[in-house]
Amino acid sequence: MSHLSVEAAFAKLDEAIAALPVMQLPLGQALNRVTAAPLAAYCDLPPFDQSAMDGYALRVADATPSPVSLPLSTTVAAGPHDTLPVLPAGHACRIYTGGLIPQGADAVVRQEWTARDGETVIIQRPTPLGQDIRRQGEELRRGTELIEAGRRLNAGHIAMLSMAGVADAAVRRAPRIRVLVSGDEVVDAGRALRPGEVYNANGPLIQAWLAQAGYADVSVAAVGDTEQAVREALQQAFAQSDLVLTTGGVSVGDKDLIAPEAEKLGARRVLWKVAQKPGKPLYVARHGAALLIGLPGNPASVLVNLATFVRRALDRLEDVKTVAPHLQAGVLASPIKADSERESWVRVRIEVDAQGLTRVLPQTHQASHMLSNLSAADALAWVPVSDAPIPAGHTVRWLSLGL
Ligand SMILES: Nc1nc2c(c(=O)[nH]1)N[C@H]1C(S)=C(S)[C@@H](COP(=O)(O)OP(=O)(O)OC[C@H]3O[C@@H](n4cnc5c(N)ncnc54)[C@H](O)[C@@H]3O)O[C@H]1N2
Ligand code: MOO
Repeated sequence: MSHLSVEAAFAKLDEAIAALPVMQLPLGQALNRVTAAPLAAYCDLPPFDQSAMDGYALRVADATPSPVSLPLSTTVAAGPHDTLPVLPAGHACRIYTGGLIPQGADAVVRQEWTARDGETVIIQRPTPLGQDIRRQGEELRRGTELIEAGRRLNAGHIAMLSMAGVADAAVRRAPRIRVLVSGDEVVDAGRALRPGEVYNANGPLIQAWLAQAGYADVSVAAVGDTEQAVREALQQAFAQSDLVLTTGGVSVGDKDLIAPEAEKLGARRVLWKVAQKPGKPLYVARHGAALLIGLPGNPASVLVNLATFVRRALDRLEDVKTVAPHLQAGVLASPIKADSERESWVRVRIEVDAQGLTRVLPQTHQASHMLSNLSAADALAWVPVSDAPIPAGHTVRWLSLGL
């Protein structure tokens, strides 16, 4: 069998991809982008000694032994100070959560452990040194690395970096993506089908999948099954984008025009045909700086190749440190039919049972022209080539569909 194994095809894909240029972005625009350099804290965290409670700042020596009454001096609310507050000896100072600890204070007593008598406060319990003070730099120091290069920024990262005063980040430029949906039989939902037509699944699938994955510079167009239409659409896409995704037209029929037209335009083939099911006639080529991934037209083939090859290509373009696919392990809840020549991607649902065991539940309707099991499936089991089915109870590897 001459088709590439999935691993061998990943390796060829990797070799063909150069990382995109680096740019500086305000952190607020960097969600889902990939860091191109480590990012370090701009300030200590906490940035100053601060109160962890609403209560009273005092000197422990003044509050020992307890109970003791202390006269109140100024109030310290959370907020900026032009001059640093000072706690006079023998006094307590009203303070709120996040308030700057006044000079001289070495503990905070929470309100619940005190009583008020006009302008004095009664401290009812013994106060340990440093109680309820969040110390400057106790979490981390200015200059501490918060995140390495090659990480895709999520909401948590954005929060963590913002808190440490990081205003912008060096990231890989987001890829510009053009999607060409080929096939004269494909029409958009919204009108009745004529004999021989099917509704467009691949265009909406790719568009929604890319949006969900955080790619905004995406355009989707239909292209007819003529040499000229395919060539013109490819030529324009190569000139305008970093990644061109096509669907359909990569098999062996006379109307399968993607590879021949791309190569007439000077594209250099990276790979064609992977021993996987579905998604076998996957075609990858390079044209100048643009990468073309020709996805086989069957909708399940598009789905699988998005979660595997496209996901990995995007990670490589953006120089992600740990590239997809991210495989996990789980126990098969029912047998899976393997293929004797191709590795299979089987749509499954992942459940964690009461004992904490990850169970992998294969779904029905697995053929490559079917998608209706996506109401239940959320992952793909990666099934090795085998003449025999994989029995229930076996551990299999799976990856999230990213939906
Ligand atoms: N003689 C052979 N025929 C086929 C082979 C083969 O090895 N030898 N491989 C089969 C496999 S596997 C696949 S996958 C398909 C892939 O073919 P293409 O990439 O050329 O895709 P098309 O023929 O254009 O379409 C396949 C199928 O998918 C439907 N389709 C296409 N686009 C859409 C869309 N946007 N939305 C919904 N459905 C779509 C199309 O109508 C076809 O039914 O080739 C096999 N044939
Ligand atoms: O590769 Mo095809 O997607 O098996 O139907």
